[in-house]
Amino acid sequence: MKRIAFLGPEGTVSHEAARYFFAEGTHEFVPYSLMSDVFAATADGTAHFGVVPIENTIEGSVKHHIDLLVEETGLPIQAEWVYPSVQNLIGRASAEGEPYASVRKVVSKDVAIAQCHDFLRSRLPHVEFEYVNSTAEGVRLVKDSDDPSVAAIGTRTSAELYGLDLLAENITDHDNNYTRFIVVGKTKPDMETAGQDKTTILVTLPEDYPGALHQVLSAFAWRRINLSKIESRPTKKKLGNYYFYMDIEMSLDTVLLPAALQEIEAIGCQVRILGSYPSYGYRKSIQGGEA
Ligand SMILES: O=C(O)C(=O)C[C@]1(C(=O)O)C=C[C@@H](O)C=C1
Repeated sequence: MKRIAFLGPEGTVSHEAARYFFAEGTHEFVPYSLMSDVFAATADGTAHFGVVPIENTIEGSVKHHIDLLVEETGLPIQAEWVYPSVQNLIGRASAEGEPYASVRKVVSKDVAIAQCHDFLRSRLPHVEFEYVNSTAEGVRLVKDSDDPSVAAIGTRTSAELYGLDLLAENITDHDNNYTRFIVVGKTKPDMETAGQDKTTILVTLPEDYPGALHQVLSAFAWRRINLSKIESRPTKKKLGNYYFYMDIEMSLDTVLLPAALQEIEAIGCQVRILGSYPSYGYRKSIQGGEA
């Protein structure tokens, strides 16, 4: 049995996504309360793989998780896939009127609340928010509170697990709300090959080199290497100092990419490779954890 660490408790989007990607029979899914614990457990060998939500259609990059990936453990990215984040309002349905007429407080993860901004503003304009570490933690709190005026935003799985009602279904602002997940670990997961390979790097520019970013981008451009993402994050060492997080649609095994990286290093950039891995996209055929 391979152990898969995910942001718990059971019923989070991460839990659903982990069960979608890794086959149930041969994997044990282990919940952790914090993303930093997911990384730590994978680094110290308690878990074989850690599941990390990294980017969302509505909210963009999960910046805190990028920072953990870069700063905490040095674990490489071993694969990525996409999973739909379907959020629902979960609580205790009131006996009459709208099922969520009595809701005064909504508990959830910041990302999930942001994904449902339009629904909350139009249907529950005066509610108070409480932020917790995951969607399912919010659902569990609602279950424990016995208070019908408190609701959570979370998955259908979590509503079923904690025995609560779906007060409103699929409440995200856009229907195509997907999350890109990566898996970190010391080894590669045992999977079929993917249609696309990716490499993720971190580039720190030299301080005294005007036009360095332009040079970096042109090293990729003239080789016709596609970058699917570029994002700057603060180095946290000095105000105004940033590194660039880049997703490249190419394996490190191809000749072109190492040559581009050498060219970038030659102008004084520091390049760190965060992983070169298969990208599975949205594997519709295995939805429901049949991997
Ligand atoms: O709280 C959860 O359910 C999670 O799995 C975490 C998380 C995230 O932080 O990005 C994952 C995907 C969802 O879009 C919302 C929340």
